[in-house]
Amino acid sequence: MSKNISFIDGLEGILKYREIDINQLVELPYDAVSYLLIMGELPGDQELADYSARLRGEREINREAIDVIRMCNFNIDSMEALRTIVSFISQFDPDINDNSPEGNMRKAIRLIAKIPTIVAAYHRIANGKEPVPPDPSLSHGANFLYMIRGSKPSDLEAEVMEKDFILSAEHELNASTFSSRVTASTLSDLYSAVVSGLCTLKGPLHGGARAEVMAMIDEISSPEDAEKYVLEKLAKKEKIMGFGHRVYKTYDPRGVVFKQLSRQLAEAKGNMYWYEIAEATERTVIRELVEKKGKPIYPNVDFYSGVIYKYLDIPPKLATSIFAIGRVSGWIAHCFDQYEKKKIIRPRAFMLDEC
Ligand SMILES: CC(=O)SCCNC(=O)CCNC(=O)[C@H](O)C(C)(C)COP(=O)(O)OP(=O)(O)OC[C@H]1O[C@@H](n2cnc3c(N)ncnc32)[C@H](O)[C@@H]1OP(=O)(O)O
Ligand SMILES: O=C([O-])CC(=O)C(=O)O
Repeated sequence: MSKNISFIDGLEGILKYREIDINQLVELPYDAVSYLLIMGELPGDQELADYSARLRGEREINREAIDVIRMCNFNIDSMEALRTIVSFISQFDPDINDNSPEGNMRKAIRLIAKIPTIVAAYHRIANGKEPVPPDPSLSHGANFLYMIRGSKPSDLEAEVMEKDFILSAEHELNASTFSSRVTASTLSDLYSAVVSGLCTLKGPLHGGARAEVMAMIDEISSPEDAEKYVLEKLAKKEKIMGFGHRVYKTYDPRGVVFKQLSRQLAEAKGNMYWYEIAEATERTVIRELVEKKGKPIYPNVDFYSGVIYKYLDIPPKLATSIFAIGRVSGWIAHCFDQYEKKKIIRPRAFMLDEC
């Protein structure tokens, strides 16, 4: 079963969740894709309505969580707060020690529903504002932007946010999913498994690259400077963030969709600047690494998504946490699969040589 949660063809640039191509899945609501990952098949209309209603009904976080957020250090990345608050709220979950499939499903719904609220509340409080309560009439993506801003996003912005969550949701045995699975394999609870995933996603070689991409776009500052920036980095043997992948040896199919979406947003906002910086960066990396050196280093999922966050007015400090909003459904799908196996993951040390 675990093999089927997603499928990657790294040479052809194909990604499927539960055998459905991501180019089809981006046309669905995030809730439907989350259901697909966790339950193994797409929901019917009634199943989707019920699943969405359950998620929307669990979006709020308790007063105690808001109080702890107020005590966080807002000068650092929001991931420090997110992993702390997810761990903190686990104590209030009545099913924390119920490892039955039903108890785990109730925890899954709460985790998927509450993580966006935690991130948005953190952002509001960090900026001296009061948290905005979730709006159950809005989709996962629209509601998140609404909680961040206090006003409803445009249809295009809401659609892009929803697609971002879908494209970030699952990627086979990536580092953070592996972490979550290892924790679940000990039959520890789902919150602990998700905290493991969060801690691993944070690193700049993994989900943390998105924030680095945003910083890089700012540092480059004009499309004309992109070439110089890339050449200098490569001369110093430094990596260009948002490029390269352990599995893809061609274009990452999510990067292709993100590029189109970032262009759409740029055009709608009448500001091509960041998009053009990104394109000039991509052109130089492809020329220097792919064409001249024959290295398969293409934009990955973090590159144009970072550009999109700039157009959505999202600060870099939030980028990895937003990745986690999407990825939590994938982590949970893998944890459920691991719980069914009832088998501890315990590789031998020599296997590290192959990583
Ligand atoms: C959601 C995600 O996790 S997607 C990945 C997000 N991470 C990033 O964007 C960070 C930048 N990219 C990287 O660090 C890597 O490409 C990884 C971690 C994603 C994949 O790592 P690996 O498969 O282990 O590749 P590795 O780091 O060994 O690189 C292989 C070669 O390509 C080069 N390379 C890989 N990525 C890059 C890059 N982004 N910029 C420049 N060169 C690169 C390496 O320098 C190395 O060259 P060498 O063989 O001459 O020494
Ligand atoms: O699969 C990986 O190694 C990295 C990852 O999470 C992704 O690309 O979404």
